[in-house]
Amino acid sequence: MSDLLKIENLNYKKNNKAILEDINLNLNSGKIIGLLGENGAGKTTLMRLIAGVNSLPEGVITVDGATKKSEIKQNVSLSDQLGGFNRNTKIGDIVRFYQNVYPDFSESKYLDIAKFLELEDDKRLSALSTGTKGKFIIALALARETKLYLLDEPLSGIDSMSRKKIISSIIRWKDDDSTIIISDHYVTEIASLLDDVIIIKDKTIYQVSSVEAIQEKYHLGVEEYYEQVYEGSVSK
Ligand SMILES: Nc1ncnc2c1ncn2[C@@H]1O[C@H](COP(=O)(O)OP(=O)(O)OP(=O)(O)O)[C@@H](O)[C@H]1O
Repeated sequence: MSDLLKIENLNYKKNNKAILEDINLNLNSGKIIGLLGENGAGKTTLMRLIAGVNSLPEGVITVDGATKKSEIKQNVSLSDQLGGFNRNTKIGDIVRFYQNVYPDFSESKYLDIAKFLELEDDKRLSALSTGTKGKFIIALALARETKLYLLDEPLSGIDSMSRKKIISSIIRWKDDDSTIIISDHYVTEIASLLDDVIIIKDKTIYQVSSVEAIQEKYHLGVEEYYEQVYEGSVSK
């Protein structure tokens, strides 16, 4: 285990409104970490900042020793909602785009995941159901061979069968020394995956804890604990 992600004194505003304040974080490699917070808490914003998609006006983010946005971008795999692609694009063409843009994209890994998730190369984006699109997004993100994966709501709007398949693929294709940060409102479903959780509340990181420590200290599952944090009925 080594330091993989370090965030120091991050503050982020949008249209003069504070979105994230005084964010400090240190993560080791080799874990699956849940990023939890209510709607609008700033989870997507934080992921986009870590991945170098959004510019960072204040603070320092270091990923595996890199601090430059361009370097970080090449080393972090952020799940992409594919909004930048034309709806008529075939998924095989999007795979080729990923191969060209990301040197760490593994075609063989993609093909294995795509087979497991039953994705068909000649389908167009517009023809994909929400569940199939969700699976495709996960296959693209996991097919990169990198140390940090950021999966933003991978289960959102997806039926329970497809959610199970997506969760299985995360477990199956995670390398031992890579780290996955996963945000989702299906906390109970992802809870069994998680080593640690990061809870965002009131624009900042309220707590970083192992799931084990939460169970030992509060005798609660992750979802119950997280809900009680938001209700103000437990304290750290
Ligand atoms: N383009 C934007 N312009 C202004 N404010 C924005 C913009 N995008 C996000 N925000 C605000 O930033 C805050 C954090 O949003 P963000 O999407 O990061 O939260 P989230 O935790 O991912 O929420 P959700 O769980 O609903 O996806 C919210 O208050 C949102 O209204």
